[in-house]
Amino acid sequence: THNSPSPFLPFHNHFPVFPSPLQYSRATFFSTTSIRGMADTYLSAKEAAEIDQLLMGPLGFSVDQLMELAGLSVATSIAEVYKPSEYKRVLAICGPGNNGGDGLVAARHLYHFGYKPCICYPKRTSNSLYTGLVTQLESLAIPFLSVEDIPEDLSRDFDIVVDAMFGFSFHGAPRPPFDDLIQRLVSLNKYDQTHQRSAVILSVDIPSGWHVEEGDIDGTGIKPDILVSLTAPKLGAKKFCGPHHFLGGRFIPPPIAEKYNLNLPSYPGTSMCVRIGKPPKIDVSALRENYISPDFVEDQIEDDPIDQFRKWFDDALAAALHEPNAMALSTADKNGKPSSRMVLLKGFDKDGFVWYTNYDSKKGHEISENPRAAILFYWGGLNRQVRIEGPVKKVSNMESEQYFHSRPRGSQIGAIVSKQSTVVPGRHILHQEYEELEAKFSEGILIPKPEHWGGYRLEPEMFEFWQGQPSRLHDRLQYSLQEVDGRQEWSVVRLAP
Ligand SMILES: NC(=O)C1=CN([C@@H]2O[C@H](COP(=O)(O)OP(=O)(O)OC[C@H]3O[C@@H](n4cnc5c(N)ncnc54)[C@H](OP(=O)(O)O)[C@@H]3O)[C@@H](O)[C@H]2O)[C@H](O)CC1
Ligand SMILES: Cc1cc2nc3c(=O)[nH]c(=O)nc-3n(C[C@H](O)[C@H](O)[C@H](O)COP(=O)(O)O)c2cc1C
Ligand SMILES: Cc1ncc(COP(=O)(O)O)c(C=O)c1O
Ligand SMILES: [K+]
Repeated sequence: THNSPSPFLPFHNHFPVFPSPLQYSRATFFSTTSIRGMADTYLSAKEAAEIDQLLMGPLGFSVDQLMELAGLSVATSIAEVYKPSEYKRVLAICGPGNNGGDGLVAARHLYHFGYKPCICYPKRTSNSLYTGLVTQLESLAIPFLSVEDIPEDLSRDFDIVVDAMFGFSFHGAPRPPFDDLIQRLVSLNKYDQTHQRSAVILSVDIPSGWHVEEGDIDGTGIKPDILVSLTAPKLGAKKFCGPHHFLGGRFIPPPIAEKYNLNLPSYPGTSMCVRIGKPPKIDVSALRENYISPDFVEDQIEDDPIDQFRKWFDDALAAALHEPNAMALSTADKNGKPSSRMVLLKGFDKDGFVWYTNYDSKKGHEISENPRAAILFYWGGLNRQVRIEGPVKKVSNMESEQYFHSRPRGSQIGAIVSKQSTVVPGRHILHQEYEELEAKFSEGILIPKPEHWGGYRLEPEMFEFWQGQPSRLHDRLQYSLQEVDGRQEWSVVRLAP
């Protein structure tokens, strides 16, 4: 393997790593093996082929399995950068070997992700693995186009072109018809005269036509927008300077990583790909999403906003969103100066919305001076936001006691240690106190709830349910309390987006 100073910079890994009993379990999602500044690894063509042989020999894999995972990595990398709402039409150009197979598999996954793939597969293989992949694609009615069928200017018909012609076994100069296909990718200019967007190019493992180890030798080759390196980047990938470099092929067992000294970033969560290389240069002003959501209209909603909230909260749970109970809490001091922070919702019913905290914290002081608050949920994966406003009261001491003792012991001790929102001279002070208290409250001994720790309950006077819709014409249904015949009743209005 070849180590070079250019670092892997996976997005998710910029995290301080400290071994500690306080460490959140989630921290295990973040790599400890590859952080900023550590050397990374590039494979020669020979090493890449050797790893393939080891995986499919002594390590018990079949080529179908590896190809399936490689193709899935390619499809998920595309989905991370180019949403099907904007980049729907995909052309996968597949070569005669396994790189082409990865392209066929990726096209199938892309179909299921909501893209509209087409295939150009001019040199078919009679091997049953490949005929099976073709049959699977045909059963999805995915069109196969001949070289003659595809337009000279690929941008006319496609938003994304997957270059799955050649991988690490490419050698020499490309032979027909791939020479011509490669030239069509080369001539995809970023913008044509009408300033229409040009199709983006994704290369699987190695940009086809590039020397596997030397890269784009004379600078006249394909310039992909995304490169998905499989297993580990090949030496030629050092020459890649496009905006998006991903690693895929989440199947490398430790014996291979050790033998080849692979210094690879860990994949975040359940992801099949991880971004490597420099973070993309992004024009922040151009960052936006066009929301598409199901209808949210007056005759579908619940009369009681708590019931409506429960429905949406259940949807957020079902969608497996991360921390659906996390909410932004805004308070203000006696002069009206506002402040916000996240807290975790710990219960809701007709009496209100409950969270727990330190009563001596900044928020605690503000609530005592000005006992009103606003809470906000943003469920991005569902294009939804809920705003709730109203007066705030402390929950009963009994309720706080009960909740406090339901927490993990570490968090109970943490609540004693933390004089929340005061200045701490250094992290070590927190750890020192933590360790002392941990020794004092050995297993079985009740950890007393600090006086100043407990819950608040917001009693809603206003709810707004927001759902994103195309062209910024979102749904906003606002519930507020109105007096009807001496009784408080919820009434609903629609607000302009
Ligand atoms: N462990 C992994 O990372 C995995 C990677 N996978 C993918 O597999 C490719 C490597 O696949 P392989 O089948 O070894 O080779 P290629 O797809 O790169 O290409 C071989 C075919 O291409 C022909 N070839 C070679 N050079 C030329 C040329 N100049 N012009 C035209 N055709 C060419 C070659 O024919 P020959 O007659 O020259 O032998 C082959 O037909 C890797 O890059 C990954 O994408 C696996 O999917 C999973 C495991
Ligand atoms: C997702 C998330 C959940 C949080 N939940 C709580 C919580 O339930 N209670 C709490 O006191 N702080 C929680 N915090 C920390 C607060 O955001 C904040 O840092 C702390 O309460 C001090 O705020 P203050 O100085 O404005 O009082 C959470 C932070 C995050 C990011
Ligand atoms: C300081 C603080 N207190 C309380 C909580 C709520 O945690 P729990 O679910 O353990 O009550 C959090 C959550 O992040 C927190 O950071
Ligand atoms: K390729």
